[in-house]
Amino acid sequence: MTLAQAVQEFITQNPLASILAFVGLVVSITFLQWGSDGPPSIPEKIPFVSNTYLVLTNLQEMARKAAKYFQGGKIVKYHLLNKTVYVVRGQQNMQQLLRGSPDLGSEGFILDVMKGLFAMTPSDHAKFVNDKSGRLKTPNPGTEATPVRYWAAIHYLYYDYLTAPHFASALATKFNVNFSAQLETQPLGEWTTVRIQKFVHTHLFHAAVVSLCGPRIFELNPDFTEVYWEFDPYAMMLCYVPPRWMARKAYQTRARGMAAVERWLDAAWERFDWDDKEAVEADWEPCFGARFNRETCRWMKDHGFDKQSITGFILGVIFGLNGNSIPMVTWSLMHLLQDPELLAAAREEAVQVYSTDGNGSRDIDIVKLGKMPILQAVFAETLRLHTEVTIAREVWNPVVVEGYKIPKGAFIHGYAGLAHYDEEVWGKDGHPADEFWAGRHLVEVEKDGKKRLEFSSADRAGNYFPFGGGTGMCPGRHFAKQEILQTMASILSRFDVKFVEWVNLKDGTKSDRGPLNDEYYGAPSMPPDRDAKVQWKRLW
Ligand code: HEM
Repeated sequence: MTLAQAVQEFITQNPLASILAFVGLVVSITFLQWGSDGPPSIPEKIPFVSNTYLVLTNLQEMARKAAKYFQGGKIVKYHLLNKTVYVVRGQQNMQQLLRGSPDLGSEGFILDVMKGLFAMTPSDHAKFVNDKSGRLKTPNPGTEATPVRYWAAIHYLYYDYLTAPHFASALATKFNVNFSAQLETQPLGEWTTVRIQKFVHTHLFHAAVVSLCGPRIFELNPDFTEVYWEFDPYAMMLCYVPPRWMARKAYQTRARGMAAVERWLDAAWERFDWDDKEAVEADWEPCFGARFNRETCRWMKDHGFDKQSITGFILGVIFGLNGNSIPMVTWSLMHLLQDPELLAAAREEAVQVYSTDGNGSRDIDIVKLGKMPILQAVFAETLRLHTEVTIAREVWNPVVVEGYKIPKGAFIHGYAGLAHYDEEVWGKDGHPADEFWAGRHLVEVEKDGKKRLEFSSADRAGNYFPFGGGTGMCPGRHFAKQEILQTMASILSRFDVKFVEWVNLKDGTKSDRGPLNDEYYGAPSMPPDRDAKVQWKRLW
């Protein structure tokens, strides 16, 4: 029996003793590095456990808890597993974190994501641990001789095939075709009753996944939609690599998700013809789907990555794609349905972005859509209120923040839950920061004697970061914006919609209240904890 097997057997037979042993270990490790100096601490009922548990299960509550202990300052500290975390707030501190610095690394958190979410094998994980050359084209000073620059390679795969305008638009165009086909499953000219969140979980999910991975993932896994939504609530928790006893369901659902993706990956390798030049150069083809997937899988295979690591990586990207955009689409539709005036203004814009060719076929103008002020304001306000993002940086060299020396190895965190709800920044014209008000992102301008509204993103630096920031900023952000705007525009222009009532997620029964952020979800996007029952009629 190996040592690992012996430990596993002991844990299975003595779960309570194992928990106590683990807590004791964390306490000892942390005491060794914890001095009495420094900023105020966030207290906890069970030392070294309660705050960690709160971060894993309800990050927004952790942000609210942190807010109580700043004692008028802008920095507090606590323990997250065996790490010391300094939470900062305020525009200047956030700008410093987002801008990045040679003393702060964003790779530490991503290494955990690779381990916990992507289930990367230890030897593949070590490739990133050992590469100190950074993500950018120019290697960090002193690392010029690094033989393979894994961080930079992944960064530029993201940048070249996901973020770059050509590929973001190619994905958006594919999504438009796929989502239109999904909308056409709804009867034409007939009133029907649907639940918004349930609808997007099925139909938008299908359209987005086919755009990224091709249709075969559903053919090989007819239950892929259910498998994914069982895994989705645990994905963020896995990014913190919780011990298995704390997060059994998270690891089980990840295993099911990976098994489904592995079937797809095997079929893609088997069927794709690498000698077919046209397919190799295509923005999209049915085996791997989007070029981003094809290039990433090929690069990982060529660099000796295990199939498990490639599978986990693709499952992680599927989470990036859906775990964030789908809740944001749901919330934006819900907010529109609650405000008839805003709904009418948004619908007016939505109708304008479609043109007909005379044969009755309609085409969306993606560029025009991206400039519509009301739809953009709804998008921006939805992301402000419903994303809980942590900007996490590892301290590589001691830094001074708010007069405190932060030691090497500690982490500095900034929470959107503090910045996006800051009353001083966002409270305006009788609209408190916690209220949905699209007007926050609109300004009235006068041109040629005519007044009109324009979208404004002023005053955002350090106060608004739904997509994170710096070199690690979300590579899917341009596609995400197009996907969310397109979904709003296509539903508003193609359907007459009437809100019926709020319902409970589990059984669709009437709820006695409207939706709130499901804070237990993890992050970055928090879905609504209720659904909206609506009646709608497809017009075309
Ligand atoms: C409203 C929708 C979205 C939100 C709010 C969002 C937010 C985020 C945030 C906060 C991060 C971490 C950034 C950081 O560490 O500073 C991230 C990373 C990431 N996102 Fe998004 N995202 C969205 C949509 C998407 C879409 C549509 C895709 C894929 C097509 C995507 C793919 C990714 C990937 C692959 C990463 C990891 C990047 C890395 O490892 O460096 N996201 N996203």
